[in-house]
Amino acid sequence: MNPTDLPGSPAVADPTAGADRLPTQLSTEEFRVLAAAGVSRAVLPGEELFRRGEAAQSMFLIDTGEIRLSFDDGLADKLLGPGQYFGELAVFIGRHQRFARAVAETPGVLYEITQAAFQGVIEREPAQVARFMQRSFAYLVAGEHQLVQHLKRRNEDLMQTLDTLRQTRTELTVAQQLVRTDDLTGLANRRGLYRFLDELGRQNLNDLKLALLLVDIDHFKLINDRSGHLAGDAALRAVAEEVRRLAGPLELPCRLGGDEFALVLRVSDDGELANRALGLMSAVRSLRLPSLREHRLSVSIGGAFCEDPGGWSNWYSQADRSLYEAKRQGGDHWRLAR
Ligand SMILES: Nc1nc2c(ncn2[C@@H]2O[C@H](COP(=O)(O)OP(=O)(O)OP(=O)(O)O)[C@@H](O)[C@H]2O)c(=O)[nH]1
Repeated sequence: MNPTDLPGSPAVADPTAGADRLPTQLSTEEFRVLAAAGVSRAVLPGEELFRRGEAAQSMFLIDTGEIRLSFDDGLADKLLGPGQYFGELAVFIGRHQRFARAVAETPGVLYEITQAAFQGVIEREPAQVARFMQRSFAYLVAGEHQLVQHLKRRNEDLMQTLDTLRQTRTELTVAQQLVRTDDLTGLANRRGLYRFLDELGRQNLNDLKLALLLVDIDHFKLINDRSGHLAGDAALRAVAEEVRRLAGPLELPCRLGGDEFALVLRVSDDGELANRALGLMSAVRSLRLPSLREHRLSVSIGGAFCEDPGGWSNWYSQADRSLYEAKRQGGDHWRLAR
């Protein structure tokens, strides 16, 4: 059957005018010449004509029915109808791997043309075949261009998605940091401390001992009462800075709340722990904050070694008892739990 005889099929008014044809639509004359070289074959819906990657050996003309070409890489399927052709590279360039999968969408009739048969057509009808090939190549080049554009667009989409992911990850990291950080001083807060303690279990101490210092500002309430809350905040920030300065890279300075700070340290013995506590007390004593007027800042410190298997709450209560004793001495003192 001739494609132009089909009701509703794209009519080919003038076989020589290519402009009003679909790119893969044959003129009546082309269809006649090519079909004459092919073998007619009936197909049923779902019948596969070739698979992607399969060695190509022949091209097909559609006499009746519809064929679906499916590509990978997210390209849209193509539905071809009567008077159209597909798989032509097989006869142009010989054996190659199919780019698409071709499956019958409806019952229909096709003409299958082998490369040898196509060679015969070239010899018999060179002018017809030249026009047909010229159009096919132009269509293939346009298709290639479309594919490149499509891949570029996909690449852009991918880059944008990656960027969004990166941004989300950064925002998450910032959010996690904020959750573990004390707003006023920028030191770790209690949550940050617990997280640090969780991770400590996996670290090697290299013959050092883990120790906890609890640091409390003496008579802090007086600062708030006499100089105001802002002056109190400034004092907290200044002491926090000294606490931070005392901590090494694998140690944690933090503010537990109010005027109470904690330091998790790695020391070799009691002597080193005492030196570091005394160093902090001396640094705080030297602070001069204009907003505090005559008030001299000092801290009391309670220390404990974290050897007890009882864990954090045990270490904390030992250090807290020592802190209480230091406070009882009138402040500006330090005690180590025995
Ligand atoms: N400015 C300021 N004050 C705070 C903040 N958090 C807690 N405070 C105040 O800190 C004060 C702590 O008081 P106390 O626990 O009695 O401590 P203290 O006056 O240092 O007493 P001793 O520890 O016995 O020397 C309270 O008055 C709280 O209101 C804060 O973020 N900023």
